[in-house]
Amino acid sequence: MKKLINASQLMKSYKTRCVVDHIDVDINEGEIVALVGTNGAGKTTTIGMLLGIIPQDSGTIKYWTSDYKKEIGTQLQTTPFFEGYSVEDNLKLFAAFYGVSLTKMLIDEKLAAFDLLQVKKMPAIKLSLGQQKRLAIIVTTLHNPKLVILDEPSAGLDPRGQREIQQIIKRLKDSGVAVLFSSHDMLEVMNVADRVLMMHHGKIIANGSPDSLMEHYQTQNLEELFFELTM
Ligand SMILES: Nc1ncnc2c1ncn2[C@@H]1O[C@H](COP(=O)(O)OP(=O)(O)OP(=O)(O)O)[C@@H](O)[C@H]1O
Repeated sequence: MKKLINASQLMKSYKTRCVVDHIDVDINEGEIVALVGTNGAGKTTTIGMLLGIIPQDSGTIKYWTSDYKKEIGTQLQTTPFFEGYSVEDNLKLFAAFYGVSLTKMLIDEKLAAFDLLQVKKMPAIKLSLGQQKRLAIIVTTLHNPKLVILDEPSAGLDPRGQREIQQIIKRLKDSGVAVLFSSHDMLEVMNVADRVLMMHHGKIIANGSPDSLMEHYQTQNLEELFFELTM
């Protein structure tokens, strides 16, 4: 399998506190990887380093392409939509930012696929949280990236909103896009992820498919595994 990201011995400290402690992270083409862990485990910092936003103190990150910043789609915990602009106009502005031309038809197609066509003319910042999260994911995919990185994409959503995000992640995979997402919801991770990276105190404490991890640690589900490994 082709590796999109191959990060080795990544380390980050703030002052004297090591928050990411010499971790290895691989992302393969077309796979869905869930980054899970306790609050403060270092997930967002890890994502920031993989995106080139946070410089690592040591370690190396190899990407499949030299132009990786253009080829990765990102949705961080909050997406800053342009205030006063409609959903449609926000998409046009982000597309212009990415250098992508969006026809009216394509905008409608994308909005329809994410169940947002009916709010096309609404100011983006007035959308419900679930709608904003879906719009944010459209933004991440405007430039047809090979890898999408989502930081807690379903946080704060009701079960239906969560399920919609899970379906979107699966659809991205079906279209050949690899996804790295962080989550605190172990059921969601079970439903969606091909592989789980579990972090605790800056270290990766488990790495494998949900089934292989549950078998290895003899647990019934991922939540049980999480409690066992993060005690
Ligand atoms: N800029 C910063 N300066 C100092 N400490 C920081 C900074 N950014 C993060 N940290 C600390 O690094 C640790 C890891 O933070 P990080 O946000 O990566 O964790 P996380 O796993 O994403 O947590 P959560 O699940 O709560 O979002 C935390 O203790 C946090 O307080």
